[in-house]
Amino acid sequence: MGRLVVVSNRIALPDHSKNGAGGLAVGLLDALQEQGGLWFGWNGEISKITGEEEPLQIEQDKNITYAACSLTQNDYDLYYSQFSNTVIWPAFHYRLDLVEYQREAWEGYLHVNQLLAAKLFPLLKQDDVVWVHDYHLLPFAAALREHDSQQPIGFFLHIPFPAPEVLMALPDYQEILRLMTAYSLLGFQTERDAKAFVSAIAHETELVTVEQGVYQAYGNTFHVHDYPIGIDPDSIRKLAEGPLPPKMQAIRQGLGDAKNIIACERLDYSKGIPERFLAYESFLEKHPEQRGNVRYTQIAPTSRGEVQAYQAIRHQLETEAGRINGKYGTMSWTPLYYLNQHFDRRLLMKIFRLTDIALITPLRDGMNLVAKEYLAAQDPVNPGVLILSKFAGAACELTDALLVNPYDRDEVANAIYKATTMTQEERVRRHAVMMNVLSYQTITRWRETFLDDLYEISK
Ligand SMILES: O=P(O)(O)OC[C@H]1O[C@H](O[C@H]2O[C@H](CO)[C@@H](O)[C@H](O)[C@H]2O)[C@H](O)[C@@H](O)[C@@H]1O
Ligand SMILES: O=c1ccn([C@@H]2O[C@H](COP(=O)(O)OP(=O)(O)O)[C@@H](O)[C@H]2O)c(=O)[nH]1
Repeated sequence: MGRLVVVSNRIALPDHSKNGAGGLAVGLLDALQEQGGLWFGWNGEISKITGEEEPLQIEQDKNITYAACSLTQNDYDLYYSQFSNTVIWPAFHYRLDLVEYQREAWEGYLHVNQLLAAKLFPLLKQDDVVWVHDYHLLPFAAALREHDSQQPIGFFLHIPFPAPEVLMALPDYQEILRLMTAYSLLGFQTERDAKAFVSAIAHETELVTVEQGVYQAYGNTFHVHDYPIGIDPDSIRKLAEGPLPPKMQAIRQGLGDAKNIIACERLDYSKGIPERFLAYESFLEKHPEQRGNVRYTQIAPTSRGEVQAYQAIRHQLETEAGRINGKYGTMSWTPLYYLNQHFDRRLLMKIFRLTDIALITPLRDGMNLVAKEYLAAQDPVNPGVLILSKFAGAACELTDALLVNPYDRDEVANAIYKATTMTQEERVRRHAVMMNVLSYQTITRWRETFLDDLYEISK
């Protein structure tokens, strides 16, 4: 079996200093730690030297070799902030109202993909298998093939793939689809995403179905399948069970007898945080007897802070949190704790274990690893309740969560009430069913099933 080469925009460098809070880096680190290999991507830094001239930063940590490069300010703006995060991200999360399209950004996006491919190509060995990740790198295989790369190249999309009508709003969608078919295998989080991709191509060009999951279009043959990303439940359980740091002892006392609701995600409009604040308000309105008995903590570290839509949502949350606390708070009770801070993942798992309800209601989400982590962090004898948006990829597997429509304030408020009053027996039953799913569909299984398929195809 050849060496695994993973390519992603965000990589988790060993010193952790530039590592973001996202699930992609968390999931890939877990996957690579087991198998080892080369991880190539952006080091999170902006440099003044143009990409072509800058030497790669090479680091070794146990069985992973890191090859990272920085981006110039201009490349970062066009490729990451603008095209990736102001065109593809909003569109693929069904927020066409937030798309700000500029042709210059599309060209910058293609240019950085070509630049990264040119940097990776000399590092590749003949029997390597290349696995590329996420929406920043949709044209990467096509760019690598221009160097005559013969290695099998797989791709995994961590975010949703939109319905064709939504995709078609992007001026370059036909070219995007064509470039994507240069991959040998395309993996998606859910069957719904995989189907949306295939139907978008069928809508544009002649699509030949060679057999189930194998297609031909634009002169390319490619395989399409869903591979829901998972977690490592055992390692999360160990983190969650571990001793509490002294600071946490105080937090635990501070939690008191109230039912603690937790929500945690990057500060992103796709996560549905303002809608959730309003649903919580609705719950407090409908159930005045619960005031003083619940406490909602929202952890939301800043993400992509240079993008205007992210700045806007940050202001919106500050205003809303202040308004709700001003309206319902008392001298002895604060209904909502809003923490615009990044938490270390090891600490987060302990917090998850101490809380009674996880309120995870994204408007759209590729998967949502926090939902899975929350379950794995629970005490199986006395677990908390997961309230989960039906529009998160995780909802396809976690059908025993309290599934809600995040746009429906009343439904979310009712789910909060149901969660606060759920019997221990029901909590244990739901948790056990979902843990069965998570123990099977682990991060290892995700990696193995994808790579087995890719190796098989390359034969
Ligand atoms: O790299 P950033 O711009 O700081 O953003 C963080 C990551 O966010 C997205 O994560 C997605 O991947 C998760 C794991 O598969 C999935 O659970 C989640 O639903 C997705 O939103 C993004 O896709 C990554 O590329 C970013 O690194
Ligand atoms: O303050 C934070 C917030 C989130 N996370 C981690 O970031 C990941 C978020 O992944 P998810 O799939 O839920 O969403 P994404 O951010 O990738 O869209 C999870 O592993 C979280 O534990 C973290 O370490 N610290």
